[in-house]
Amino acid sequence: MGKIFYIMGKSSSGKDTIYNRLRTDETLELSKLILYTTRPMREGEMQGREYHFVQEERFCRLKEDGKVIESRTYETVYGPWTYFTADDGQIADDEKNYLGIGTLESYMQLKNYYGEEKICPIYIEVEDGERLKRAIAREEQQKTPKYEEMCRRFLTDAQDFSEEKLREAGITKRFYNTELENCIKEIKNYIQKLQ
Ligand SMILES: Nc1ncnc2c1ncn2[C@@H]1O[C@H](COP(=O)(O)OP(=O)(O)OP(=O)(O)O)[C@@H](O)[C@H]1O
Repeated sequence: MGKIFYIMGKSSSGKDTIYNRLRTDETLELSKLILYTTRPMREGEMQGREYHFVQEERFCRLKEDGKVIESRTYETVYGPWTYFTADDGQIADDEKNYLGIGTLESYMQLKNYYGEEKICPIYIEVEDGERLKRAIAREEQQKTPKYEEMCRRFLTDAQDFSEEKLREAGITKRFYNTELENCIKEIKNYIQKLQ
């Protein structure tokens, strides 16, 4: 049976960086599990690569059709942003291995939907001070840095990824993204063992 390898971690822990490296690693042969979001595209992002960027109306229609596996809405300083996973036939090929990225909550919903044997968590961790420095550095690169939103996420993450919630979700293994190449190597070993 194919697996879904699901990357999680707080903001600026390096999820996107690691995801993109694993996704383009041909030795792993991982198909993309793309989530949906109603948030606007960030600079450097591409439609259908990081997310399917959709309007609110599309989310409502998929929900009405019973195709939304999980969803969460954040009240941001720019209005509500919804992130969701839709059963749009992506996982139809049961033998393939998939790579996904999301939150702890979406991981739990997917685990309920597809079963525990199907979904393997990859939890990325970075020491808070270092993570905040990386978040600021990343924001500085943007044309219009959104420091307020960055701070909001930093605080929300502390709750969303609390030790209690990690325990409840059954996350026992952590991949420390202190040095990127080492972290990627460890994750690759883990994936290859489970494939
Ligand atoms: N090991 C590392 N050492 C130094 N910088 C890193 C490392 N890993 C990632 N970064 C940098 O940290 C920043 C945050 O990484 P990234 O955008 O991948 O995080 P993320 O977890 O996807 O964040 P978000 O959830 O907010 O989108 C980026 O600028 C990235 O280049």
